[in-house]
Amino acid sequence: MSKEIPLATVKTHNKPNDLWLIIDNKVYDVTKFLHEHPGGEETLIDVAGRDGTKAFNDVGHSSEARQILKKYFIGNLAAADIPKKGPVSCRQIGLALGAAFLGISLIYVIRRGLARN
Ligand code: HEM
Repeated sequence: MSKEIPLATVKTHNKPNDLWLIIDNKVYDVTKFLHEHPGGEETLIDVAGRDGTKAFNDVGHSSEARQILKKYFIGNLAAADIPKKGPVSCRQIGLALGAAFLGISLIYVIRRGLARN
């Protein structure tokens, strides 16, 4: 089984000469890759010691890039630090409440309109 690394530990490796980052809940030590990165050093320094999943995916890296990544894998992010996704997100609850409110308001307005006639 691979090593589990707490988020607090990852956070301490946030410098150009000691640079870890998290992608898809896996921890990578990319210190040695920094100068080779075709996307520049700054992009990696920006997410040093943090979760770079979104930044990494947004660029649409090639499968070759994912292959390179494997070389720098040092362990999995500790299970306790992996954000849990509930069955429904807050956004979904907000949308459902908004839709319900709109629906009820509409019924109210229609019924009042009908009552007048
Ligand atoms: C440590 C993990 C990473 C590896 C192994 C990696 C590897 C690569 C590779 C091989 C390329 C060349 C194009 C390709 O094959 O897709 C590339 C390009 C690029 N990467 Fe990364 N990358 C990593 C993380 C990131 C992060 C976190 C960012 C943040 C935004 C980033 C931004 C970019 C950009 C902007 C390019 C495009 C460069 C260009 O086309 O001019 N990369 N990366």
